[in-house]
Amino acid sequence: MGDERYAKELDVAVRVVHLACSLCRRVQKRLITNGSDHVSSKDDDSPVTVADWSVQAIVSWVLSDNFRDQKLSIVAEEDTQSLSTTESVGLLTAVTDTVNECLAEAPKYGLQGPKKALGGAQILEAISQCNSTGGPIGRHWVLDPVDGTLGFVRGDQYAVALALIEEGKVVLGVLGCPNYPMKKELLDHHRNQKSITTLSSVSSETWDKGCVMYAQRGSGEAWMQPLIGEDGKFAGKHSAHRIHVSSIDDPALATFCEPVEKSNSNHSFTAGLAHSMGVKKKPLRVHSMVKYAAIARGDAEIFMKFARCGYKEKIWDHAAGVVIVEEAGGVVTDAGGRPLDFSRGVYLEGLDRGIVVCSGATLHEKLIAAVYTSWDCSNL
Ligand SMILES: Nc1ncnc2c1ncn2[C@@H]1O[C@H](COP(=O)(O)OS(=O)(=O)O)[C@@H](OP(=O)(O)O)[C@H]1O
Ligand SMILES: [Mg+2]
Ligand SMILES: [Mg+2]
Ligand SMILES: [Mg+2]
Repeated sequence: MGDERYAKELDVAVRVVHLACSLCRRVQKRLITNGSDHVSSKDDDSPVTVADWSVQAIVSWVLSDNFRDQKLSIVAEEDTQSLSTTESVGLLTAVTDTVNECLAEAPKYGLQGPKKALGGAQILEAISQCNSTGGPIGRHWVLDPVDGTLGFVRGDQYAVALALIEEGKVVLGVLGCPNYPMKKELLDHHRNQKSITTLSSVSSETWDKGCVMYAQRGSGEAWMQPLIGEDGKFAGKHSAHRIHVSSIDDPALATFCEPVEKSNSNHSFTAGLAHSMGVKKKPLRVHSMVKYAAIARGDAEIFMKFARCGYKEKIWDHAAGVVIVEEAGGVVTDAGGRPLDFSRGVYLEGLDRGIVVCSGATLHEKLIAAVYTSWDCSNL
């Protein structure tokens, strides 16, 4: 990748995201087979699972272990409030077991695990260590342990997203997409399945190959590696393929993706935009930052998210995806055409209306023009 400045950071980040993906796959399989135990609701009614806390704990632990000489700042989604009550002992035990089971596999990914299994208090400490609020100065790791938790509990798409911000700019992004197969054709196959319980009919090779994507700012390169299966070997860089955005710039041929839930993005507004710029295909509604992955890899050309007025987008929902799409050749801005600002703390402060992601400048200009002519705040 040329610039070696972040070589160790990128290497550790890619490995820990692979490790996190293996954890998530295991928990998702259990969740789907055993029913929905250990899915909790947060204050905003959004779901949180054993996987969200466990991934946050392992990423925090592995980063601390590998960068012992630094005072780490980690901005991440989850906190320990609902894990620390007396009623949540069972939940904390489930997280502890999941974390230890996963860290025991760390050497397979070229990472060191702890000398002895972590206890509940250490796990709570690892999770709550990720309480930074970011900002314009210095280095901040940014983690969404499970993005698209709703997709995760439904047995559908989700992502593990880790990024590094330095002086307010995203410099590294790693996106693990355990259910997003290496080949586009397999996605349609997966989408036709009701849930992973029905996947026994699919050969394990096709399903097992989820992927991890990554990019370093300024390299002009974005990469994708296959996830390894239960008994596979981690091949790291040797298994990486370059990825590029699509070359389609005719809206009539373009695919646009957006969140599944109407409550997360205004579907009728985006349908109007798509129509006015000449998009003909039906939207591809997918949970999580897999939407960024789809653009970076050339499986779709446009991603739009217009949350309701007053909702503030969080940096962990976008940081990793933005740098990967940009280095793969795409364009990411707010609806006014300005770059997203990762320097102002936990939220994308100053975001103009919504987020638009395109595979190239031609589609982006058309989309921004469509927003300009269609905007009516009462829509949102
Ligand atoms: N009201 C509202 N509006 C907009 N966005 C919201 C809202 N509530 C939550 N979120 C954030 O959306 C993240 C999930 O986005 P998705 O694109 O996966 O949504 S969807 O499930 O496909 O509808 C989700 O990320 P995770 O919590 O990591 O799953 C949230 O950070
Ligand atoms: Mg998220
Ligand atoms: Mg999340
Ligand atoms: Mg969440």
